[in-house]
Amino acid sequence: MSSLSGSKKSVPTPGITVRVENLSISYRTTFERVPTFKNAITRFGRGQRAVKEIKALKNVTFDVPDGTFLGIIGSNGAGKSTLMRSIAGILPPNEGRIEVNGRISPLLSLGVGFNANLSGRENITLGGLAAGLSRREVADRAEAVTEFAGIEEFIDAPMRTYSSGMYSRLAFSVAVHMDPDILMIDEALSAGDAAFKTKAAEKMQELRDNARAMFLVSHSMASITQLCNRAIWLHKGQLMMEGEPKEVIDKYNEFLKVGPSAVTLEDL
Ligand SMILES: Nc1ncnc2c1ncn2[C@@H]1O[C@H](COP(=O)(O)OP(=O)(O)OP(=O)(O)O)[C@@H](O)[C@H]1O
Repeated sequence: MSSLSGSKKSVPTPGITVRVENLSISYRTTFERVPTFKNAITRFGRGQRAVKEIKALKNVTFDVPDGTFLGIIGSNGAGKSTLMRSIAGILPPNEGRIEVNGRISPLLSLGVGFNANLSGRENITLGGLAAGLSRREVADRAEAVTEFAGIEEFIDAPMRTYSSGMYSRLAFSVAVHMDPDILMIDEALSAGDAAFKTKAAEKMQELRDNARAMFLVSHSMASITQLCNRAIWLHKGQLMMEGEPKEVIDKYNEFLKVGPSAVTLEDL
Protein backbone atom coordinates (compact mmCIF):
# COMPACT_ATOMS: atom_id res chain seq x y z
CA MET A 1 0.00 0.00 0.00
CA SER A 2 1.14 3.54 -0.57
CA SER A 3 -0.17 6.61 1.12
CA LEU A 4 0.54 10.02 -0.35
CA SER A 5 0.07 12.99 1.87
CA GLY A 6 1.91 15.61 3.77
CA SER A 7 0.89 13.86 6.98
CA LYS A 8 0.82 10.47 8.68
CA LYS A 9 1.04 6.93 7.28
CA SER A 10 -1.87 4.64 8.00
CA VAL A 11 -2.97 1.02 7.72
CA PRO A 12 -4.72 -0.15 4.52
CA THR A 13 -8.48 0.18 4.62
CA PRO A 14 -10.05 -3.29 4.06
CA GLY A 15 -12.08 -3.56 0.85
CA ILE A 16 -10.87 -0.20 -0.45
CA THR A 17 -8.51 -0.04 -3.45
CA VAL A 18 -8.17 3.74 -3.52
CA ARG A 19 -9.24 6.35 -1.00
CA VAL A 20 -9.06 10.05 -1.85
CA GLU A 21 -9.55 12.39 1.09
CA ASN A 22 -9.90 16.18 0.89
CA LEU A 23 -7.53 16.25 -2.06
CA SER A 24 -6.44 19.63 -3.38
CA ILE A 25 -3.84 20.13 -6.09
CA SER A 26 -2.60 23.42 -7.55
CA TYR A 27 -0.23 24.19 -10.38
CA ARG A 28 1.98 27.23 -10.21
CA THR A 29 2.69 28.77 -13.55
CA THR A 30 4.14 32.04 -14.90
CA PHE A 31 2.16 34.57 -16.93
CA GLU A 32 4.65 34.82 -19.73
CA ARG A 33 6.04 32.33 -22.15
CA VAL A 34 9.48 33.97 -21.91
CA PRO A 35 9.94 35.89 -18.64
CA THR A 36 11.96 39.10 -19.21
CA PHE A 37 13.35 41.73 -16.88
CA LYS A 38 11.25 44.42 -18.61
CA ASN A 39 8.04 42.45 -18.08
CA ALA A 40 8.97 41.81 -14.45
CA ILE A 41 9.36 45.58 -13.88
CA THR A 42 6.05 46.33 -15.67
CA ARG A 43 4.23 43.73 -13.58
CA PHE A 44 5.82 45.03 -10.40
CA GLY A 45 4.59 48.54 -11.35
CA ARG A 46 1.05 47.16 -11.79
CA GLY A 47 1.27 45.22 -8.56
CA GLN A 48 0.90 41.85 -10.39
CA ARG A 49 2.53 38.64 -9.22
CA ALA A 50 4.76 36.71 -11.63
CA VAL A 51 3.36 33.35 -10.61
CA LYS A 52 -0.24 32.35 -11.06
CA GLU A 53 -1.78 29.51 -9.08
CA ILE A 54 -4.26 27.22 -10.84
CA LYS A 55 -6.40 25.14 -8.51
CA ALA A 56 -6.87 21.97 -10.53
CA LEU A 57 -8.55 19.93 -7.74
CA LYS A 58 -10.46 21.39 -4.81
CA ASN A 59 -11.15 19.33 -1.73
CA VAL A 60 -12.08 16.12 -3.57
CA THR A 61 -13.14 13.09 -1.49
CA PHE A 62 -14.28 9.65 -2.66
CA ASP A 63 -13.62 5.93 -2.11
CA VAL A 64 -13.01 3.27 -4.72
CA PRO A 65 -13.98 -0.12 -3.25
CA ASP A 66 -12.46 -3.32 -4.71
CA GLY A 67 -14.21 -4.31 -7.93
CA THR A 68 -14.97 -0.73 -8.97
CA PHE A 69 -14.59 0.34 -12.59
CA LEU A 70 -14.70 4.07 -12.21
CA GLY A 71 -15.48 6.41 -15.09
CA ILE A 72 -14.24 9.97 -14.66
CA ILE A 73 -16.13 12.54 -16.71
CA GLY A 74 -16.09 16.31 -17.02
CA SER A 75 -15.37 19.14 -19.44
CA ASN A 76 -11.91 20.18 -20.63
CA GLY A 77 -9.80 21.42 -17.74
CA ALA A 78 -12.10 19.82 -15.12
CA GLY A 79 -9.14 18.12 -13.38
CA LYS A 80 -9.54 14.54 -14.65
CA SER A 81 -5.93 14.00 -15.74
CA THR A 82 -4.67 15.75 -12.61
CA LEU A 83 -6.68 13.31 -10.50
CA MET A 84 -5.30 10.33 -12.42
CA ARG A 85 -1.72 11.58 -12.12
CA SER A 86 -2.07 12.15 -8.41
CA ILE A 87 -3.51 8.67 -7.81
CA ALA A 88 -0.61 7.23 -9.83
CA GLY A 89 1.81 9.07 -7.55
CA ILE A 90 3.15 11.44 -10.21
CA LEU A 91 1.70 14.59 -8.62
CA PRO A 92 1.86 14.96 -4.83
CA PRO A 93 -1.19 16.47 -3.10
CA ASN A 94 -0.99 20.04 -1.81
CA GLU A 95 -3.62 19.12 0.74
CA GLY A 96 -5.39 15.94 1.71
CA ARG A 97 -4.28 12.36 1.18
CA ILE A 98 -4.51 9.45 -1.25
CA GLU A 99 -4.35 5.83 -0.17
CA VAL A 100 -3.59 3.25 -2.85
CA ASN A 101 -3.73 -0.46 -2.10
CA GLY A 102 -2.27 -2.33 -5.08
CA ARG A 103 -0.01 -2.06 -8.10
CA ILE A 104 -0.94 0.59 -10.66
CA SER A 105 -0.40 0.29 -14.42
CA PRO A 106 2.45 2.60 -15.34
CA LEU A 107 1.13 4.53 -18.29
CA LEU A 108 -2.05 6.40 -17.68
CA SER A 109 -2.13 9.39 -19.87
CA LEU A 110 -1.11 7.75 -23.08
CA GLY A 111 2.62 7.80 -23.51
CA VAL A 112 3.53 9.26 -20.13
CA GLY A 113 6.74 7.59 -19.09
CA PHE A 114 7.97 6.88 -22.61
CA ASN A 115 11.27 8.23 -23.83
CA ALA A 116 10.82 9.21 -27.49
CA ASN A 117 14.52 8.78 -28.25
CA LEU A 118 14.44 5.11 -27.29
CA SER A 119 12.98 2.36 -29.46
CA GLY A 120 9.54 0.87 -28.87
CA ARG A 121 11.22 -2.28 -27.56
CA GLU A 122 13.31 -0.33 -25.04
CA ASN A 123 10.24 1.58 -23.92
CA ILE A 124 8.36 -1.67 -23.31
CA THR A 125 11.20 -2.63 -20.95
CA LEU A 126 11.06 0.76 -19.22
CA GLY A 127 7.29 0.55 -18.81
CA GLY A 128 7.47 -3.01 -17.50
CA LEU A 129 10.19 -2.26 -14.98
CA ALA A 130 8.29 0.83 -13.85
CA ALA A 131 5.29 -1.45 -13.26
CA GLY A 132 7.39 -3.57 -10.92
CA LEU A 133 8.01 -6.54 -13.22
CA SER A 134 11.39 -8.26 -13.50
CA ARG A 135 13.42 -8.06 -16.75
CA ARG A 136 12.55 -11.70 -17.45
CA GLU A 137 8.81 -11.05 -16.98
CA VAL A 138 8.97 -8.03 -19.28
CA ALA A 139 10.93 -9.98 -21.91
CA ASP A 140 8.28 -12.74 -21.81
CA ARG A 141 5.56 -10.21 -22.60
CA ALA A 142 7.39 -8.02 -25.13
CA GLU A 143 6.15 -9.97 -28.14
CA ALA A 144 2.52 -9.95 -27.03
CA VAL A 145 2.72 -6.21 -26.34
CA THR A 146 4.18 -5.52 -29.81
CA GLU A 147 1.69 -7.76 -31.56
CA PHE A 148 -1.30 -6.26 -29.78
CA ALA A 149 -0.11 -2.76 -30.70
CA GLY A 150 0.33 -3.93 -34.31
CA ILE A 151 3.74 -2.28 -34.68
CA GLU A 152 6.01 -5.29 -35.29
CA GLU A 153 7.79 -3.54 -38.19
CA PHE A 154 8.63 -0.46 -36.15
CA ILE A 155 9.48 -1.94 -32.78
CA ASP A 156 13.22 -1.23 -33.09
CA ALA A 157 12.80 2.32 -34.41
CA PRO A 158 12.97 5.33 -32.04
CA MET A 159 9.51 6.28 -30.82
CA ARG A 160 9.93 9.85 -32.07
CA THR A 161 9.44 8.41 -35.57
CA TYR A 162 6.04 6.91 -34.63
CA SER A 163 2.72 8.42 -35.66
CA SER A 164 0.60 9.57 -32.71
CA GLY A 165 -1.69 6.56 -33.26
CA MET A 166 1.24 4.13 -33.11
CA TYR A 167 2.53 5.86 -29.99
CA SER A 168 -0.86 5.60 -28.27
CA ARG A 169 -1.36 1.98 -29.32
CA LEU A 170 1.98 0.96 -27.81
CA ALA A 171 1.26 2.92 -24.61
CA PHE A 172 -2.11 1.22 -24.24
CA SER A 173 -0.66 -2.19 -25.01
CA VAL A 174 2.12 -1.82 -22.39
CA ALA A 175 -0.36 -0.65 -19.77
CA VAL A 176 -2.74 -3.57 -20.26
CA HIS A 177 -0.10 -6.30 -20.49
CA MET A 178 1.60 -5.68 -17.14
CA ASP A 179 -1.07 -7.34 -14.96
CA PRO A 180 -1.81 -4.28 -12.90
CA ASP A 181 -4.10 -4.54 -9.85
CA ILE A 182 -5.32 -1.08 -10.72
CA LEU A 183 -5.71 -0.18 -14.36
CA MET A 184 -5.66 3.50 -15.25
CA ILE A 185 -6.61 4.52 -18.76
CA ASP A 186 -6.82 8.10 -19.92
CA GLU A 187 -8.67 8.49 -23.19
CA ALA A 188 -7.49 5.05 -24.24
CA LEU A 189 -10.34 4.43 -26.55
CA SER A 190 -9.44 7.38 -28.71
CA ALA A 191 -6.05 5.78 -29.30
CA GLY A 192 -5.56 4.61 -32.83
CA ASP A 193 -8.09 3.90 -35.55
CA ALA A 194 -11.55 2.34 -35.40
CA ALA A 195 -10.21 -1.23 -35.56
CA PHE A 196 -7.84 -0.60 -32.65
CA LYS A 197 -10.60 1.07 -30.63
CA THR A 198 -12.69 -2.10 -30.92
CA LYS A 199 -9.72 -4.26 -29.92
CA ALA A 200 -8.90 -1.94 -26.99
CA ALA A 201 -12.51 -2.07 -25.76
CA GLU A 202 -12.48 -5.89 -25.89
CA LYS A 203 -9.18 -6.01 -24.00
CA MET A 204 -10.56 -3.73 -21.32
CA GLN A 205 -13.62 -5.94 -20.90
CA GLU A 206 -11.26 -8.89 -20.40
CA LEU A 207 -9.11 -6.99 -17.89
CA ARG A 208 -12.13 -6.06 -15.84
CA ASP A 209 -12.28 -9.69 -14.74
CA ASN A 210 -8.73 -9.63 -13.34
CA ALA A 211 -8.09 -6.09 -12.13
CA ARG A 212 -9.05 -5.00 -8.61
CA ALA A 213 -10.13 -1.63 -9.96
CA MET A 214 -10.06 0.42 -13.11
CA PHE A 215 -10.07 4.16 -13.73
CA LEU A 216 -11.18 5.39 -17.11
CA VAL A 217 -11.11 9.01 -18.22
CA SER A 218 -13.08 9.46 -21.40
CA HIS A 219 -15.18 12.01 -23.23
CA SER A 220 -17.07 9.08 -24.77
CA MET A 221 -20.17 8.52 -22.66
CA ALA A 222 -20.76 5.23 -24.50
CA SER A 223 -17.40 3.87 -23.26
CA ILE A 224 -18.12 4.98 -19.71
CA THR A 225 -21.54 3.30 -19.71
CA GLN A 226 -20.20 0.15 -21.32
CA LEU A 227 -17.08 -0.34 -19.22
CA CYS A 228 -17.75 1.25 -15.83
CA ASN A 229 -19.96 0.37 -12.86
CA ARG A 230 -19.43 3.69 -11.09
CA ALA A 231 -18.73 7.26 -12.22
CA ILE A 232 -17.66 10.60 -10.89
CA TRP A 233 -18.14 13.99 -12.53
CA LEU A 234 -15.59 16.74 -12.02
CA HIS A 235 -16.12 20.39 -12.90
CA LYS A 236 -13.47 23.07 -12.44
CA GLY A 237 -11.67 20.92 -9.90
CA GLN A 238 -14.74 20.10 -7.84
CA LEU A 239 -16.46 16.76 -7.41
CA MET A 240 -19.99 17.46 -8.66
CA MET A 241 -21.46 13.98 -8.38
CA GLU A 242 -20.67 10.32 -7.73
CA GLY A 243 -22.96 7.40 -8.56
CA GLU A 244 -24.16 4.92 -11.20
CA PRO A 245 -22.67 5.83 -14.60
CA LYS A 246 -26.03 6.46 -16.25
CA GLU A 247 -27.26 8.64 -13.44
CA VAL A 248 -24.07 10.73 -13.43
CA ILE A 249 -23.96 11.04 -17.24
CA ASP A 250 -27.62 12.18 -17.32
CA LYS A 251 -26.89 14.95 -14.82
CA TYR A 252 -23.73 15.94 -16.67
CA ASN A 253 -25.58 16.13 -20.00
CA GLU A 254 -28.37 18.10 -18.36
CA PHE A 255 -25.75 20.48 -16.99
CA LEU A 256 -24.25 20.88 -20.45
CA LYS A 257 -27.80 21.22 -21.81
CA VAL A 258 -27.09 18.76 -24.59
CA GLY A 259 -29.77 16.26 -23.62
CA PRO A 260 -29.56 12.56 -22.77
CA SER A 261 -29.08 11.29 -26.34
CA ALA A 262 -26.09 13.49 -27.09
CA VAL A 263 -23.36 11.87 -29.13
CA THR A 264 -19.83 13.19 -28.81
CA LEU A 265 -17.19 12.91 -31.52
CA GLU A 266 -15.51 10.15 -29.56
CA ASP A 267 -18.67 8.03 -29.77
CA LEU A 268 -18.54 7.99 -33.56
N1 LIG B 1 1.25 21.34 -16.06
C1 LIG B 1 0.33 22.26 -15.81
N2 LIG B 1 0.66 23.53 -15.48
C2 LIG B 1 -0.28 24.46 -15.22
N3 LIG B 1 -1.61 24.22 -15.25
C3 LIG B 1 -2.00 22.97 -15.58
C4 LIG B 1 -1.07 21.92 -15.88
N4 LIG B 1 -1.77 20.80 -16.16
C5 LIG B 1 -3.07 21.13 -16.04
N5 LIG B 1 -3.22 22.43 -15.69
C6 LIG B 1 -4.49 23.14 -15.43
O1 LIG B 1 -5.19 22.41 -14.43
C7 LIG B 1 -6.58 22.35 -14.73
C8 LIG B 1 -7.01 20.89 -14.83
O2 LIG B 1 -6.36 20.29 -15.94
P1 LIG B 1 -6.50 18.73 -16.31
O3 LIG B 1 -5.53 18.44 -17.41
O4 LIG B 1 -6.42 17.93 -15.08
O5 LIG B 1 -8.00 18.69 -16.87
P2 LIG B 1 -8.77 17.56 -17.68
O6 LIG B 1 -10.11 17.43 -17.04
O7 LIG B 1 -7.93 16.33 -17.78
O8 LIG B 1 -8.93 18.25 -19.11
P3 LIG B 1 -9.07 17.64 -20.61
O9 LIG B 1 -10.41 17.01 -20.72
O10 LIG B 1 -8.96 18.87 -21.45
O11 LIG B 1 -7.91 16.70 -20.82
C9 LIG B 1 -6.77 23.16 -16.01
O12 LIG B 1 -7.16 24.46 -15.64
C10 LIG B 1 -5.39 23.16 -16.65
O13 LIG B 1 -5.21 24.36 -17.39
